Amino acid sequence: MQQSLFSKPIQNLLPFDGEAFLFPEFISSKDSDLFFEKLQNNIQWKQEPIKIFGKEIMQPRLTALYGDSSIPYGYSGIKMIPFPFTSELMYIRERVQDIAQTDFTHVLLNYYRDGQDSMGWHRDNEPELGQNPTIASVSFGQSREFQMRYYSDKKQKVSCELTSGSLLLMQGSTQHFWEHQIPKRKRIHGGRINLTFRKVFA
Ligand SMILES: O=C(O)CCC(=O)C(=O)O
Ligand SMILES: [Fe+2]
Repeated sequence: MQQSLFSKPIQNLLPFDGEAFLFPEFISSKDSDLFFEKLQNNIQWKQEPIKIFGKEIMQPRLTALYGDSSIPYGYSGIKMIPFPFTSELMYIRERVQDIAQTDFTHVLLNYYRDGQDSMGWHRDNEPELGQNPTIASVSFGQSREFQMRYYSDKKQKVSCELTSGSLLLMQGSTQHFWEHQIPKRKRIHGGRINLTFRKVFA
């Protein structure tokens, strides 16, 4: 990670067994509003089914996958074929790569239409992400709470607010030991778009 770009030292949100760094003002609020609009209109959003315990259910949010190559990527029993990177996604990727000091091949996008949309507990630990993946997560629009909990002692919890324009970097052994989720929130009506940049090994 590129510490010198930031004046304040960056604190690890996790107490042990992983690293999660939050950059709340990664993208200015003016640019974040523009990105939200563009992504809302120009991304090929779809509601896709996933398999949970052998049963097919629709995901409670819209998703899309973009990538450099046609290497497919998927989770929970679905394989997605990426669309080629758009100019907005390339711009954001460049900025993220500067801080993360890694290259990303794919970006998985999630559109939470309101507080009823969510993502359940999981780890980003698909084998094609490698041993200790760096995941760079950029958020636009409505803030949502991002919760993490220790996989083998689920009482150990950490959470933070992912505000518009923020970047969350998860790296090191995080995906082995910590799960994460975006819980439903009844009283939230605004939409949120999240981008998670990943390096997918063929
Ligand atoms: O929406 C978020 O902040 C989390 C997204 C996420 O965990 C994922 O795409 O794997
Ligand atoms: Fe995730």
